[in-house]
Parts: sequence; C-alpha cells; structure tokens
Amino acid sequence: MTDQTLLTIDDIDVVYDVDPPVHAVRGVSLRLERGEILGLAGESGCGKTTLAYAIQRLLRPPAVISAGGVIFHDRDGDDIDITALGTDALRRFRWDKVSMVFQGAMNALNPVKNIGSQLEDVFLTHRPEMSRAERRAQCAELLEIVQVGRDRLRSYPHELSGGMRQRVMIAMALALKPQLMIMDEPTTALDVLIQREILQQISELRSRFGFSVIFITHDLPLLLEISDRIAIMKAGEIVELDTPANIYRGARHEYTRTLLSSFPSLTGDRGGFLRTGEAR
Ligand SMILES: Nc1ncnc2c1ncn2[C@@H]1O[C@H](COP(=O)(O)OP(=O)(O)OP(=O)(O)O)[C@@H](O)[C@H]1O
Repeated sequence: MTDQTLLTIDDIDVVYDVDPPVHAVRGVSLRLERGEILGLAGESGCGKTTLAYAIQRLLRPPAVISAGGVIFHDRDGDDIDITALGTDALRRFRWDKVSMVFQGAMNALNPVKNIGSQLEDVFLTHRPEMSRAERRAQCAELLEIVQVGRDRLRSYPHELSGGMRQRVMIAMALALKPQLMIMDEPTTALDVLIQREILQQISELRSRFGFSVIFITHDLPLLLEISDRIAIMKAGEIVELDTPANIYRGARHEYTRTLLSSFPSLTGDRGGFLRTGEAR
C-alpha cells in the first residue's frame, strides 16, 4: 500500500445464498488510489454491481460477504475496516466518505419537492449544525458546480431534462465532499452528447476536489476515454487490470479482446481511441 491508496479490497467473495447459491464475486483484490478513476467493465451479470455494493456494505440478504475484507484509508489517517462497521458508523461512512450515483438515479428524485429542498435534506440529515443560510448557499453552489445553475433551486424534477436531473444527483453525491464516488451506469439513459458532457465534468470535478471514482459500465469505449485504469470482470473475477492504453493496444486476456471487438467503433476503419490531449 502507498500513502496514496484510498481503498484496499482484499480477496473478497460474495455469495447469494439462494438454491443453488450464486457465487457473484470471487476472490477480488484491488487497490484504488486517491484521485483515480477506475473503470469497471464486463458483461451483464458478471458481478460489477455486487462488488460495488459490497464496498459500501449495501448488500442485503440473500447476499453474504463470505470471505475477504475492505479497508478504507481515510484522509485523516484512520484505516476503516468496512466489514466491521456498526449500523450508525456505516450510515455516516456512506455519505461522508463514499457516495453512490445509481443507474437511473435521476428518476429517484421526489417529484413533489423542488430541487433545492431535496439538496438541503442531505445537509439537514448529515450536517445538522449548519445554519439555514449556510445550507442554502451550499446548495446554490452545488448547482453551479454541476452546471445546472442556482436559478434552478426552486425547479421541480419534471421541469428539468434527464441530463439536468442526473447532474442534480451528482450534486447530491458531491454534497458532503466524499473521498470516493461510485457510479453505476450513471449516464446510460442519456443521449450520447449529454453523456460525454457529464463525463467530462466528472473528470474535471475529480481534479478539482481530488475524490476517486469507480465507474461501472458496459461501455468499454467510454472507459477507455475517461479511466486511469480499467478492471475487466468476468464471472465474478477481475481477469485484467491495466491502463486504457495497455488494454486497448495489448489486452492480455482473451475475454478483454472479445469485449473490445464487440465495439465496431474501436476496431473499424475509424478505429483507435483518442483521449483529450493525446495524439493518436
Ligand atoms: N438478489 C439476488 N439473488 C440471487 N442472485 C443474484 C441477486 N442479485 C444478483 N444476483 C446474481 O449475481 C450475479 C452478479 O450480478 P450483478 O448484478 O452484480 O452483475 P452486473 O455485472 O452488475 O450486471 P449488470 O451489468 O446487468 O448490472 C448475477 O449472476 C446475478 O444473477
């Protein structure tokens, strides 16, 4: 482990205790660095969401973490054993240290409350000592940060586009300045241009605030663009973990090559991927 390590996942196993049992995550070990964007890719059902949930102890029965552990290396120096946290500590941990943007999260906004008061609720619950004026100022600033704009504080969800609602969810996830954001297919429901804008913004925000991101998607080309490293999952295991350039140019695992070849945009005449500021 280096000083820069944020999360150490050590040989974790997750089983859904159904008949027959489903061994969804198998012996996954991983170190996530501070400020790193780690892409997690793999076909449907390979265990990506189960792993993301296990990291935050969000799993519900019949899921059981049957082996291994997860340690969060807090920026104040503490090592937090996530598997050992009690209920209250876990609740604080989840918003304060780690936040999550779920698939289709934009549809989770309350339709009868304006955006401002939904953002304020995060502070009311987790920062009860804050004054009303402070809360309001923070909410306005958050909407500026995600480029929705403070003039939308009083808007209701139905008055916003899908992309804007998803940005509001990202603002909520950012509210308490977490050290890790886990994003599970956060932009899948949006059109491609809006997806790109939002991803660009996530990348800028992590440079500005220094949080790490675990970004889950089926969309490997997208991960090639935005990730610092990419983990490829297959049948519960991480079969390859490398930089986008190495994955693109020299994937070691047959399965990774198969995944890459399933995206014609990467392999056709216009093949090649281009990251901002990089020559092809
Ligand atoms: N509640 C459950 N009970 C039994 N098996 C489950 C349950 N939830 C998930 N699984 C199984 O665990 C395995 C991993 O599922 P998981 O949702 O983590 O995969 P995923 O890679 O995130 O898939 P997707 O990309 O479709 O979201 C799959 O075989 C799935 O069928």
